[in-house]
Amino acid sequence: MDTIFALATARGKAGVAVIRLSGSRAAEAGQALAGGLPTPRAAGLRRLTDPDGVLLDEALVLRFEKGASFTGEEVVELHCHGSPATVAAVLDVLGRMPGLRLAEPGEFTRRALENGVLDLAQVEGLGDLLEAETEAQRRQALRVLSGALGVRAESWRTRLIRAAALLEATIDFADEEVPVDVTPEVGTLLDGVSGELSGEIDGVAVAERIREGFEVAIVGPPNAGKSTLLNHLAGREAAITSEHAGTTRDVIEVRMDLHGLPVTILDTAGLRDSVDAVETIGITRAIERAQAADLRVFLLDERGETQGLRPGPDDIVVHGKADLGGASGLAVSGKTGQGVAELVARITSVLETRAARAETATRQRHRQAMIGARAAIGDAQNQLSLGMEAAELAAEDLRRAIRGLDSLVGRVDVEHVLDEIFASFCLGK
Ligand SMILES: Nc1nc2c(ncn2[C@@H]2O[C@H](COP(=O)(O)OP(=O)(O)OP(=O)(O)O)[C@@H](O)[C@H]2O)c(=O)[nH]1
Ligand SMILES: [K+]
Ligand SMILES: [Mg+2]
Repeated sequence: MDTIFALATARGKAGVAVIRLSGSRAAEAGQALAGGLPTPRAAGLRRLTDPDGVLLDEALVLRFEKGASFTGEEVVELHCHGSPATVAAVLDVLGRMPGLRLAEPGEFTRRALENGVLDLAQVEGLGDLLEAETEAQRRQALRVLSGALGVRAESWRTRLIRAAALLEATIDFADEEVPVDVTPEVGTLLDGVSGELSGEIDGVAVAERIREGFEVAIVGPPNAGKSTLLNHLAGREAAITSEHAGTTRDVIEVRMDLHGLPVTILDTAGLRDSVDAVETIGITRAIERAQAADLRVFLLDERGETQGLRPGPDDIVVHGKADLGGASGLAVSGKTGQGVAELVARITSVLETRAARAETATRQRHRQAMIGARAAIGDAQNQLSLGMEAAELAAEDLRRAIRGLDSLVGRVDVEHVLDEIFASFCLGK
């Protein structure tokens, strides 16, 4: 297998740029560049030179031994000065060394997976961590990267294997008297795993929102001040505002970090019966996007009503133009900022309550695997309800459930999902 190298830090000017090498020739290559390597895991300051002895940079060099590195292979890290020219010069010299080549996107992580340093769910967690922009995303990704899903899957696996073994023991005794009735223990094991799977399955939808962002739509009658409110939240003129009713037509999206939660705020066309064809299209879009959003903020004018949409139980209803006074209940003003902090607190509170429902699984891939496993457990439970004569069939169902769960952590062949997972990784990761 080739020894690979790449810039591990972001491209561009920086204080330090880290170039990483991984593979059986990493130490040899590092030695050629640096003249000698420090002891494993200890940093050493070295002069990096090309084969003609010309100085490339003075760098901090680190070395990790095979079996004790991120990829599981021999790894060398060169912490160079972070200029594009320095990085280019070092990469150029590495590229001329025999047996070395530039890594493909995600290749370091792929090797970590192949060498068993990370399981498949951890690779997904790492991908999410590298993408994390908010605190909730960081925490969720780190939980997956630390192997929490693998730990849960292992617990389910152990209990299902135990249940299958109990059933198989019964089969062996089929012709004789069964020494103990295993039904209660098998029943408890299956109910337990199935219940935990259900919790995880329900949590995926929320975990996905944490990963991709919650959508919060601002809706209400024309001229209520929706776009002015959006601009205040965004801290910039994201949407056009004017005294003309029907100014906003397209849905305008602004991504924000609300107390650590990733949120996309949607500004929408004011809702009313319009004779203007373009405005009507805008209103249709407003209703569709608002219905699909996780939460709606109804911004009302002095008439206090909205056409075409009704608030759901979690939705937030507020009056606009608070600075003009007169409204009862929560009132906000995008113009002066009055009441906006309380509105944000209410939005955050609703979303935090939902976010708390996330468990360990974060993706549709996990959800599908768990739904399949839960269905197989359900089949086994149905077989057993007919009596222990069906123990053999039930045991087979449990083996199917175990195989389904194995795909969570990549214990079984999951080649087809790898390309998709690694597609999100960029060079040097
Ligand atoms: N006094 C006051 N005026 C406001 C406030 N918010 C908006 N306005 C004014 O009300 C008018 C309409 O504001 P917009 O933000 O365009 O209202 P909108 O709800 O987005 O309107 P449409 O996009 O047409 O549905 C503008 O003239 C704003 O300057 C506010 O909080 N207080
Ligand atoms: K307007
Ligand atoms: Mg508007």
